[in-house]
Amino acid sequence: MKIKVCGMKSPDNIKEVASLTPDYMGFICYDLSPRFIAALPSDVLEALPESIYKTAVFVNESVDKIRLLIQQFGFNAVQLHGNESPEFCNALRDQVTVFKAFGVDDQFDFSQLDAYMGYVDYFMFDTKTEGHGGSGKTFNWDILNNYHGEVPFFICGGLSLENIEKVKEIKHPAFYGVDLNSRFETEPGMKNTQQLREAFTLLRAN
Ligand SMILES: O=C(O)c1ccccc1N[C@@H]1O[C@H](COP(=O)(O)O)[C@@H](O)[C@H]1O
Repeated sequence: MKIKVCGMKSPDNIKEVASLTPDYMGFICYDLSPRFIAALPSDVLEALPESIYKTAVFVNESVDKIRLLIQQFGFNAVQLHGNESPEFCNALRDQVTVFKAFGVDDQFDFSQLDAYMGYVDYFMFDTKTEGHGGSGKTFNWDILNNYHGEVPFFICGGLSLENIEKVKEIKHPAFYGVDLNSRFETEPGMKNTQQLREAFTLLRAN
């Protein structure tokens, strides 16, 4: 199972978390988030091992700004948490891996994903809230049984040490990874490395 750690902010914390070898590391480029990273530390990002995919998270950002940041900071992936269209997502795939996030609740209609098939690399199923992400809340994972598409997905939203074992029980054929964020923090943007280490051990155990 792939592991993404999101919402990194401080250079030292980035290095500590990198030592756990996540598959993806996320940086929030959305200025209304408490995890917004105003000044991306280019030297720290450059020094990250190539095996860690640097992922920039956006909410309804312009394609020009996204392309600029990809170029400036060498992002390998983008995670889109707004109302980005399939065409918008597809336009970025010449440069990076594209994750498209959707807020999921009990009424979520998976047929809306059909239009994105072939236009994104991964879906991210997050908890539907008033905001765009980082809520720390889980959704009812049983609803994932209604997803019959082939695009692999990550589960996000409120993952924590309390529910990580349960997430591992999900046997959906397209379930590809998890995204760990606010429930592994000492403050917004500052990850608890010890808690993450425990989670990595649980997730990587057979
Ligand atoms: O973390 C944020 O502040 C954030 C803001 C705007 C868009 C996405 C954001 N984070 C993403 O939200 C999900 C769920 O996070 P949590 O585990 O519930 O805290 C995750 O994919 C983050 O990458």
